[in-house]
Amino acid sequence: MTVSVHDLCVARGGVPILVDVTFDLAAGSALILQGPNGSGKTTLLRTLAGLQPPLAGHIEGCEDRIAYAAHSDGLKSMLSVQENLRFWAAVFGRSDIAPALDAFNLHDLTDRLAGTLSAGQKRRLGLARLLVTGRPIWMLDEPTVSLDKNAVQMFAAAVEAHMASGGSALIATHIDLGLRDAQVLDVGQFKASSDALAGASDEAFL
Ligand SMILES: Nc1ncnc2c1ncn2[C@@H]1O[C@H](COP(=O)(O)OP(=O)(O)OP(=O)(O)O)[C@@H](O)[C@H]1O
Repeated sequence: MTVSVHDLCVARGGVPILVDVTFDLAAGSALILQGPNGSGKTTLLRTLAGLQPPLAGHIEGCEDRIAYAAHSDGLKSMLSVQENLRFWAAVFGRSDIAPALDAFNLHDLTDRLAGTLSAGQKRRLGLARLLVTGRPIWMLDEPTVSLDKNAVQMFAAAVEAHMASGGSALIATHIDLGLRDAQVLDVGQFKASSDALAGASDEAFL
């Protein structure tokens, strides 16, 4: 099923950041979100993932189908690697964590507390959570932060395997992941004309 976004307007603090955002993300495809710092990639992903409402426009094909990975790894530090994955699998009504351990080479770390992992190991575990969700649409915000070259390749292979099985991915990243057949969406083309963000915030706690 294709994700279709039409004339979407996304905002922070009530101020439009991107307007008239329109694109399709077909099953089995990947779209790389590009744009300079502060251009609105995170705001767009948060809106598509349902974490904040759009100001206008239409989003189709996302309901209960998205696995969202933000800047934070979202790990439970006092649970082990395998306990973290089992927890997330259970949240999505699933139990098989072996493919996730395989994809991110986590077998040697299964009994380690997540809080004791290195930054790159935490990121690998955070990304491994995507596989246990069973969700077909991955929305990822700077997924390769802290990853070494080898781990970036692991991640790219996981995305390509996901695409090959009919999944899709929308990825905000500043690096070239080397994904075959990925398209690029430059958010700069949707930049709102207003630049009135100073002081505005929609967060209760920063
Ligand atoms: N909580 C917030 N409240 C108000 N404005 C915010 C908030 N978070 C981000 N912004 C502003 O919204 C705009 C878009 O930010 P966003 O995080 O979406 O950009 P980005 O393209 O993801 O940037 P980066 O590449 O640095 O991660 C920026 O001007 C930013 O300063």
